[in-house]
Amino acid sequence: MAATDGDGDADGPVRLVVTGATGRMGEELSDAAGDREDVLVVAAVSRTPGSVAAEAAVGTHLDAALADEDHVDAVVDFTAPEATAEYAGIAAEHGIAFVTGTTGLEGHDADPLGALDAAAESVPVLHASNFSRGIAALRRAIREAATSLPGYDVEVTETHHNGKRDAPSGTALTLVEDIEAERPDLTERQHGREGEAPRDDTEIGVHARRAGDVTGEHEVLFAGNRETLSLSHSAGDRGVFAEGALDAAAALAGRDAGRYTFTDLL
Ligand SMILES: NC(=O)C1=CN([C@@H]2O[C@H](COP(=O)(O)OP(=O)(O)OC[C@H]3O[C@@H](n4cnc5c(N)ncnc54)[C@H](OP(=O)(O)O)[C@@H]3O)[C@@H](O)[C@H]2O)C=CC1
Ligand SMILES: O=C(O)C1=N[C@H](C(=O)O)C[C@H](O)C1
Repeated sequence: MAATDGDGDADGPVRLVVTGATGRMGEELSDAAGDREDVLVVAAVSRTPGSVAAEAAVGTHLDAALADEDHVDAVVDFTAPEATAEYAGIAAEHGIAFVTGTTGLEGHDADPLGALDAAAESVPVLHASNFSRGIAALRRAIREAATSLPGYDVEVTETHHNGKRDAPSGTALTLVEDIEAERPDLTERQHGREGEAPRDDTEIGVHARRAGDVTGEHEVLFAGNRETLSLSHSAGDRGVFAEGALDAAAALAGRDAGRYTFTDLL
């Protein structure tokens, strides 16, 4: 069923379908939505339903879930690149806004970035590699530092739990893009170092660590010859991502078709 112009006000809560519902983020989204008045998870989709922590319909197919519900305002997706590519197309076919936090989209065989662009021709689409407000602030600080410290070496390091599939993290790649936009002299991404590997002036170092249950940490180090500046963010739990994604979904529903960023809606 097509989306309403739901905005969480006069018509009641913004009605959401969550994909990847049995995943770490899917469960977090349902928990966070349960504590809010402005959003309601009406259906939870996962290819292996298991025990979904939502007072919602549970199914294995997004297409069927969208057809079954009276109305849906947005799909919120935290899955995997191939699933995101498929789900973006299904949301667009149903005329429903699509919010995704899935990372590892760049260069994937399923062309999820192309699928998001195609969906955005008919519905509002928002992809963010990180839905925490702290990372949004870090991005602003990093751009300022990158312009203020010309010629400084830059190294980006991220740490995540041992269940993460993609490396480096989507957030780390976003931070690298932000730095590259301010520092066109940094043309090489150096992913780790091994053996004889002297540093080149054109490098941004990018380092990924995987350990235990770390939710997500990002650090950007700017180093000159006599000083260093380190800017970092640590997520305490996945609730910060879930709250940001729900805020984004509530703000995106009812907007014109097109691509949106998290910062557009903050
Ligand atoms: N933007 C942000 O703020 C954040 C982004 N993320 C990103 O979100 C994504 C999910 O993270 P997380 O919840 O930790 O991952 P999990 O592995 O815990 O969950 C992934 C979910 O997606 C489902 N899934 C995986 N592959 C497919 C597929 N091919 N078709 C359908 N469903 C599929 C899984 O189902 P099944 O159980 O059957 O495998 C599971 O329900 C990652 O890309 C991660 O980097 C994570 C946190 C914050
Ligand atoms: O997989 C995760 O957990 C996270 N993924 C995102 C990323 O790749 O940047 C965001 C966050 O750091 C947690």
